[in-house]
Amino acid sequence: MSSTEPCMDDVQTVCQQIKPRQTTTDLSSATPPRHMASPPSSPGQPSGTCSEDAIPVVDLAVLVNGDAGERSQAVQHLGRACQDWGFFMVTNHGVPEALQSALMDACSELFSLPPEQKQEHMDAGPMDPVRVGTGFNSAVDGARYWRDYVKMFAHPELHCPAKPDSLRGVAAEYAARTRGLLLELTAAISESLGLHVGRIAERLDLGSCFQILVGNHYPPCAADSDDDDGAIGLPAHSDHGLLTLLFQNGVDGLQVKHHGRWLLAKPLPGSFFVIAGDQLEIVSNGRYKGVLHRALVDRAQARMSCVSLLGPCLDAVVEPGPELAVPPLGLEFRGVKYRDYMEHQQSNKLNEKGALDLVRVQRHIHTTDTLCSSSIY
Ligand SMILES: O=C(O)CCC(=O)C(=O)O
Ligand SMILES: [Fe+2]
Repeated sequence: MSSTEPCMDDVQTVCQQIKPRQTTTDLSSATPPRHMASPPSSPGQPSGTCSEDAIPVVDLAVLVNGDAGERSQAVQHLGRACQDWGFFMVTNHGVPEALQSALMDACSELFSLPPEQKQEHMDAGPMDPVRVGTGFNSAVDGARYWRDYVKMFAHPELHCPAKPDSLRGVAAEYAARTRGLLLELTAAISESLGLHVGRIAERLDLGSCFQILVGNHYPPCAADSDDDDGAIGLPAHSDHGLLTLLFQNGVDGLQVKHHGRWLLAKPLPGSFFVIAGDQLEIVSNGRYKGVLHRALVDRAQARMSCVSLLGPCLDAVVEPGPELAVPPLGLEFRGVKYRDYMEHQQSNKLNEKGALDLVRVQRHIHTTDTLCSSSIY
């Protein structure tokens, strides 16, 4: 980021500059429908239910330790959650709450450091292993979004800002714990597709998986805007990876698009949100969708979220398994190297599912716009 580009300390200033909204569709004052999770399952019952208006809940303890019958029901439930929502909560996941708090505290401390202590990472590009910035990609979107972030590549190798001192140890442990959890979910998702438990891991070379940790900070913003995106922390997008795990600081703001409506996600205590990403949509041949989601900014309180995203090996060419082809349509996506996909999505303005559309097989429409011709297989 050059010195003329916005930095995190400009966020409040930019927020104060937003003009009053003229329209009646005032995003920041609109109250989206609130959606609670379905009630947690009682012992011995399959994990959660999946009704029209309740975010599905997946009990990891049943997936990992349940007997064959319980596990099989939990796998089916997980499959329906991926198919109907692309979004669910996971409970009994075993990641200590103290570790989650320690990560959030370390990220919070980083955001409060004086700019000179973060400068080195504020010049970073989308494929640099540590990146600190404002908005989504200030090179293409300026400081339009009320978000500060820190992104750290966590696997195959952990990269981390030197300050605060506590960050490296906490990030290493959090990355390892959440990677294990995400790999368990991936195995169960593989089964839910009728594939061998290790099939997705094998296709995406998850032994060398990519993982990134992201800390998001959304300063409060009470101002309205005449731009629909004005009071948004992150605009509508799907994630570039396979699965994203997210927890927040008790301030709501994450919305998911479900059956054409934006729903505010309210977590069950102690749960994580899990967001299906574009690579899951590709590898499942479109059976499971990378869900559109966005982050709203609270008018009075700072919101924070911590993300752990699991992706394929950066050098894996991701394409749908041939066993998931549905005649006569066949495969819905062309193969794409994950590194190229991620670089494309991170280097451009966030445009809903625009990156995925570039690798979708066009059946009737011809387009000359491709992700990067050399990366399509
Ligand atoms: O902060 C949130 O709730 C959403 C964050 C998010 O979607 C992301 O980091 O990709
Ligand atoms: Fe996201």
